[in-house]
Amino acid sequence: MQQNKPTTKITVLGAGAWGTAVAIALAARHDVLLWGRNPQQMADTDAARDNLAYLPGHPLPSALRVSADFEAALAHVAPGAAQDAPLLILACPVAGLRPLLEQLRGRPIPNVVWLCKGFEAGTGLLPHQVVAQVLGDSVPGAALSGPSFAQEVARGLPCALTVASSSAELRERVVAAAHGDNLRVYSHDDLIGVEVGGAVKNVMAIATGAADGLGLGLNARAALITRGLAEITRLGLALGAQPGTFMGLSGMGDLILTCTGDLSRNRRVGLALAEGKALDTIVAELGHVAEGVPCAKAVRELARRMEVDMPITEAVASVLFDGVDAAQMAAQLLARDPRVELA
Ligand SMILES: NC(=O)c1ccc[n+]([C@@H]2O[C@H](COP(=O)([O-])OP(=O)(O)OC[C@H]3O[C@@H](n4cnc5c(N)ncnc54)[C@H](O)[C@@H]3O)[C@@H](O)[C@H]2O)c1
Ligand SMILES: O=P(O)(O)OC[C@H](O)CO
Repeated sequence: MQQNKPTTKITVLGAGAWGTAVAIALAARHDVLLWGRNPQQMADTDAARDNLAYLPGHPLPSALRVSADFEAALAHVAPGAAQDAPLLILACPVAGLRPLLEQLRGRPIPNVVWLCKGFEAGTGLLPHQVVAQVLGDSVPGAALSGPSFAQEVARGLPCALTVASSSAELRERVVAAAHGDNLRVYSHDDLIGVEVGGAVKNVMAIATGAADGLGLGLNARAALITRGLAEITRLGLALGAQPGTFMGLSGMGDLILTCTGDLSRNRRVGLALAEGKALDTIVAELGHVAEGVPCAKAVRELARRMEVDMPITEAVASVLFDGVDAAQMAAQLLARDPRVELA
């Protein structure tokens, strides 16, 4: 039986599918405010008590406050006494992280927890490195990641996540606040590994979606997932991650979910590429971010720079950006020389 836990003040910045789902889940136990940057969309969301633009069909609990007022959103989590320290959750895509952090720079803010999965385009930085660049190292932060489709979390279905931070105190705080009901939150000190797993699985989901769309079969799917995990691990180790992290929720767990679950936007990008659709059309039709698209480019650049062998990422990026078609991509991967499996 779960014990009554103290209520935490939480602001979620970013009212897309995932920010909305997390706000819905946490509002059952905490005092939560969901902020979105589009005033009309937030007014519509509040009026309907449903985020019709990003997560339709998932009613907002009556206690969940909805706002487009940035000052009110920050005032809700003004740093307070240590025992009831509030939390600021950043729920935008990786591309929006730096601009959002710039709005927070120099302001009194509580601990930040980010949900985005990817490498920043242009810089090749992981989210925690972007946070440190903009806010400095003095603000402890955490990444919350793991296999989690927004629609299922909003429905209250069971889900297990990992919170990663270099601060043990913050990890405990996030677990204390978020773990409960059907949400299980595990903690980890390997911020790099957790973020690399969450980022690169999106690229692998595009590859798997394309293979499935081409009708290459379940054997091919299993091969891509497994070799994808090898590739993710190679990059992670080169960046300083712990190897065991990739066997966990934010590694293998999220990779399996995203490569096989049709709710995945990244998998759907792959399926659409196999139909021969143009990337611009696919992205426009999706109406949501597919982080694997910018991430494929950022990871390709990073892997080349670091001399890490990432053939699946190379193949996905060549389809997305170099005009290679999906069937050619599969042929290229199959034509590679044999190698030792665990090298
Ligand atoms: N949807 C999921 O199931 C899910 C689950 C886990 C993690 N994630 C990750 O969470 C992140 C957000 O995904 P999502 O599903 O909410 O995307 P989404 O496309 O549904 O919504 C993105 C939201 O971010 C907002 N946004 C973009 N730039 C912003 C900025 N600079 N400032 C404020 N808001 C900004 C948009 O207005 C929109 O409301 C992604 O990195 C994604 O990989 C998503
Ligand atoms: O819909 P996707 O592909 O962005 O994946 C969502 C989550 O990252 C799954 O854990």
